[in-house]
Amino acid sequence: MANHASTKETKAGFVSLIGRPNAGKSTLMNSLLGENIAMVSQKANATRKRSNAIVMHNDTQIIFVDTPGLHEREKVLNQFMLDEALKAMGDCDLIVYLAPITDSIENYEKFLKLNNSKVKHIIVLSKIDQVSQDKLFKKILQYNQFSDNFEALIPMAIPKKIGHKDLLETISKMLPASPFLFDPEDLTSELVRDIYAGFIREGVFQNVSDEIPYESDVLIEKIYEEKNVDRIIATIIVEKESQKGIIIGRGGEGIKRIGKYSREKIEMLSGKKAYLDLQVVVKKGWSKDKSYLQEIGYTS
Ligand SMILES: Nc1nc2c(ncn2[C@@H]2O[C@H](COP(=O)(O)OP(=O)(O)OP(=O)(O)O)[C@@H](O)[C@H]2O)c(=O)[nH]1
Repeated sequence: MANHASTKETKAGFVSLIGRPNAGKSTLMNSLLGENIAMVSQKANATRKRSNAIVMHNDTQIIFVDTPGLHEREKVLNQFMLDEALKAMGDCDLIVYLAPITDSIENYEKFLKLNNSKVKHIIVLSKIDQVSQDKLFKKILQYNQFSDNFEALIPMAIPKKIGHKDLLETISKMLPASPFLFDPEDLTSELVRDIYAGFIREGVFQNVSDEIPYESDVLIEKIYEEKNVDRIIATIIVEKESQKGIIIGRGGEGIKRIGKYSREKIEMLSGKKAYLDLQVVVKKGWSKDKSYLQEIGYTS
């Protein structure tokens, strides 16, 4: 009397990616997101407001929580990232500890001390393409002294795609049997928002002077989908009134160019016509403003 809907064995779980600056976390995430059916969701976990990057590997839904590199901003956000990363360590099914091959083993020992959660971890040694095989073996031997602590050690050369399959297979093995935790359809709409915001951000980068884009961000307020046309309402947030002026440009020329650039990209992706309603809003100190960050979903 098998219920056919539940016979397919799926797995799902939360994985946090921990590593010192420059370890290769963003590179790894981008590369995993690039080649798998992957989705990024800002609001998927409404109570924690963490970013989730979801990577599907066969019948496993791997949810990377709090993924660095998804937020590229500095200032206050960095502190949040750190706090959240520490929280994430105790609050997931698996930890991936990422260290460049040249990193001292002492950093791993520090991580072991810091990680007093009972969550299991695997080690990824990145940048193995930068050392000789001899050095790689020596380093693996050093880590092996701690083999009681970790579940697996995976050497990777991330840009060369060495080790990716091994990593995904290992993570899949370690996650619990579970139905998918995020509905792929919801995620797709989140992904679409992220991609559209990315196009508009690109439009800003392409069309205005260098210093503005770093102090601006784009928020997709609403997407009204109709059969042949999408209506998208979006806001470009800047720090200063003068930047707003530059973005809008003389007689609205700037904002028109940004709009045209991003609309064409959106239309290419959606295969439909797009109407883009772009506002520019000044929020002084937005990148340092905790309550504003909260409003747009960056903090818990
Ligand atoms: N050769 C080589 N370079 C790598 C590898 N992984 C990452 N890199 C490079 O290392 C640098 C740092 O990588 P990131 O992904 O920015 O590191 P991160 O851990 O996200 O750093 P933070 O954002 O500072 O926390 C980049 O220049 C990457 O291209 C690797 O396996 N091999």
